[in-house]
Amino acid sequence: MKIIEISRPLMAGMPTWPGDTPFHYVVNWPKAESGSVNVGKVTMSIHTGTHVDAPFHFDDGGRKIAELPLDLYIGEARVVELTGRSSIGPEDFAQVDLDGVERLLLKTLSWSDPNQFPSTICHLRADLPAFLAQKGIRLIGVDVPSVDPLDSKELAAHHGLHQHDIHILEGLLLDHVEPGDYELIALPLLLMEADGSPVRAILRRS
Ligand SMILES: Nc1ccccc1C(=O)C[C@H](N)C(=O)O
Ligand SMILES: [Zn+2]
Ligand SMILES: [Zn+2]
Repeated sequence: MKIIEISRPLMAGMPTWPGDTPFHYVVNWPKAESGSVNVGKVTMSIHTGTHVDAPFHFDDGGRKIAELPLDLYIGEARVVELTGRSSIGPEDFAQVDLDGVERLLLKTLSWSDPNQFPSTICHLRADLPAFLAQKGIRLIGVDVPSVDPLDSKELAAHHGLHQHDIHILEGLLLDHVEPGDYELIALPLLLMEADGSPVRAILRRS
């Protein structure tokens, strides 16, 4: 079975949300000092690279990452390519078959330089969540750092998706992925208090 990597590499200098904690890894307790092992330490914002949002990220009363069902993040997923747009709404799915799809991954290609935080991205319009929910979708994945415009404070897409019980996976790397059906594995860490989690996201095709 072929494994396709769709995670962004976590490394020094990688783009992070403006003003947020940069990614940092250090061998904090080197073998020469500990006597037996190199021991690393990571500092990062949870919303770095490929990650899932918990509702608590944008809703003080929302569920935290450890409270979300894991089956969201493992199972059949459809990759749909919708490029050349500044936003995506129900109309954009006129030619797209979403029958039986629970996990939808959108390849927008709107984050062109992976080494820099984008200045604009393709976002989801406010009427999309109801449409996706009616199709039976429970997880939406995007290849950009947010489902909303980068300067949005209302976060209409985040809230709308949440109201319709659709969970959010952000920062995928889908440039090299052909549209179609795959098995997705993108498990969050069991971070008991957290507003989200980095994930190792892969696709498998049998
Ligand atoms: N880290 C931030 C700092 C300030 C303002 C927003 C963010 C975000 O992370 C929002 C984005 N939609 C996200 O969930 O990753
Ligand atoms: Zn996030
Ligand atoms: Zn988000």
